[in-house]
Amino acid sequence: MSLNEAKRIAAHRAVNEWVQTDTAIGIGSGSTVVFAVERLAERMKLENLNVACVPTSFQARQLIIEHGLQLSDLDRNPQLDVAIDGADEVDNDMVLIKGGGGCLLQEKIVASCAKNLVIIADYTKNSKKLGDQYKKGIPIEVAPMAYVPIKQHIQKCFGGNLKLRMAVAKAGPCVTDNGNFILDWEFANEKIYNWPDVNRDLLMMPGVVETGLFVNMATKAYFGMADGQVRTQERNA
Ligand SMILES: O=C[C@H](O)[C@H](O)[C@H](O)COP(=O)(O)O
Repeated sequence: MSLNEAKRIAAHRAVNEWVQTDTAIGIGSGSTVVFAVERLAERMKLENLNVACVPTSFQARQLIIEHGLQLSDLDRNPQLDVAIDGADEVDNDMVLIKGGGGCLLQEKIVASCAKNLVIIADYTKNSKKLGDQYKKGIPIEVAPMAYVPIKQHIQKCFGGNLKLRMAVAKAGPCVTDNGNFILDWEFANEKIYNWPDVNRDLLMMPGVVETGLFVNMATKAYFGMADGQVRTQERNA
């Protein structure tokens, strides 16, 4: 089964199980979420669902509009029933790396407003421990003026290597939907990190806006597997 097909079956299953009428939901970002929005649009037509959709990025907003879904925001819907989103890696404790597409800040805000964060992904995102599968590191969104001191500070405190993420179709750095830069922290894979502590310490650094570490946030993950099955994993409360 192709990776896209694996993403699709995970996304469809999650939308089927978690979306009900008269609810407000968060719409994540990335390539897997596209399949979730497609399924949602399909269900809207078939079942005439009333669902307010809060986007986590410019991409998510466009997807909602293009599929004729009801666009909302956190002003109108500060409490969400569920947020459905992708991930770059999910470990055994349901700690996530997110932000491969640079949307971590709004994703974390929207997820924090949702009763449940449901992750949809293909089988390559399922890891025993962070770093087993995803080699690009942990994205850290930072205020542009502070990227060099933050980079040096993180290297000194936690080791590894940090790279300023560069834009693809323009010369210069990648600028997030919020006007910030992203440092991709390739942490030292041989070290054992306590991710809740690391996340807290990173967030204490002036200029760090948000991290792509999602700790104690995800309720359930759906992985589309190579054999066409969907494997689920839940966080212990
Ligand atoms: O910033 C992007 C998001 O965190 C995505 O949800 C994450 O990178 C996973 O994306 P994809 O579904 O394309 O693997």
